[in-house]
Amino acid sequence: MTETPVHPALWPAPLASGAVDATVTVPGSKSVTNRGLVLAALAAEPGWLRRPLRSRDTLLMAEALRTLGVGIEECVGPDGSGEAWRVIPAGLHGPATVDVGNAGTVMRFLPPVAALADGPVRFDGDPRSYERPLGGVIEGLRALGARIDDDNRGALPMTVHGVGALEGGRVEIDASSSSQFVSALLLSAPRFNQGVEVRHVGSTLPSMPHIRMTVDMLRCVGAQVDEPETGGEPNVWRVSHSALLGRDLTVEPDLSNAQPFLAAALITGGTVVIPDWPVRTTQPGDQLRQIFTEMGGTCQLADRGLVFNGSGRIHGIDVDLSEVGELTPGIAAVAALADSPSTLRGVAHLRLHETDRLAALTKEINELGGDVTETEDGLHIRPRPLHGGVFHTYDDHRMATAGAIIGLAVDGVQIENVATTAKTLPDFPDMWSSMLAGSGS
Ligand SMILES: O=C(O)C1=C[C@@H](OP(=O)(O)O)[C@@H](O)[C@H](O)C1
Ligand SMILES: C=C(OP(=O)(O)O)C(=O)O
Repeated sequence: MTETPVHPALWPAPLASGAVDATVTVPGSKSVTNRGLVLAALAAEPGWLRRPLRSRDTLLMAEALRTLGVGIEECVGPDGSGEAWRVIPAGLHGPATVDVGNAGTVMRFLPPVAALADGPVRFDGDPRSYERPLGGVIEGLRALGARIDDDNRGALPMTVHGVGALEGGRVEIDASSSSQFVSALLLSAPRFNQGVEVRHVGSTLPSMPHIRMTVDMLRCVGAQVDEPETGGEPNVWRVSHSALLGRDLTVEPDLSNAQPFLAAALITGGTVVIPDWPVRTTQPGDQLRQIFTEMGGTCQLADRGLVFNGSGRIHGIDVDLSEVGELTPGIAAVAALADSPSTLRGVAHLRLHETDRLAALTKEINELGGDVTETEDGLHIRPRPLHGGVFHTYDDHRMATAGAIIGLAVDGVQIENVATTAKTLPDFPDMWSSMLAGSGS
């Protein structure tokens, strides 16, 4: 397997010299791109994915699907504009080896696809991928008829022994450690002989907007889905067996990756415009409009995009982030600079994200002079004057952007391995500099 890229260099996080005033064009959503790729690969006809995110997580997904036999061509759309991927479905073949890196979407969404391949598919990835939960996918697939060798018992590395088809049917899983277990089983379900009925039996279920995104995107390609929010049974999703359409999908900007730029407006009392902010979306990042307003900003959706203004004041917040866990590092960074304490709740599962995000945020903010304590399911943050120092990132893109947010207001913050932002936002350092120069990107 490929080694995790090592970039030991320290990146001096730029200090803001005044209020930012920039327009920042944010690349496509990781979650939409990787769902779009899987659904297009499973369709009965070719499709287009326009403005896909090109980052480590999405390139790993594209490469894995190519390895299984799917055609993914780089091209310009029929209207002559914009980069796109043309996805040409084909028979799924093993033997194959999939490198998941540390991408939750790849390690969870692809094993069900591999169960449809006609040979063994080996899954491996970064060391951290061995520690991230996968049991719900493995046990779920076994119950639906798949044979899986998981040497590491419920985690990577593992081999899915595809036989060209999967029976499907009813399955109970505990998805309290990751919503991606549910999304994974639903995304491939139209291709299971009996479709699927997934019943979540755990105590909590994080990241509901991401499950809504899965349901929405399935319906967009013609799948029939019954789900709790449109009158179905609580915690039960059903997807019927059916052929999927090849669609022409334009990927929305990644609203979670818009977070550091919105935070910059909030912290500096400036203005940041994010073009193409969708009016209607299932992305959890849309909740930033409300969260960052509560923390002191104002925003409006205009023709030129989301216009977000800081007021010069940053307020603490008491908030349940269980639906939007991936926003936690950025919110914690802003909260560390606020005028009152914050309590971030509902995110115990972040201990099993790219790194243990609750421990990492606590340690790194406290090493800059902060006062953060971990709670059972989140963080308590009491703002204190911070000082410069090295902000370690633990191969976590959102730790790097969280450090950059703090660095706007605190002189001398140095981000270790800022290149880890390549997981979802490879151009982050340049975009950050352009924003601060006022030109945007
Ligand atoms: O399905 C998705 O695209 C995602 C679901 C969430 O995962 P968890 O439910 O594991 O938090 C989220 O944190 C991750 O960044 C992307
Ligand atoms: C949790 C995240 O990613 P993954 O898809 O690897 O779970 C994230 O991007 O914040």
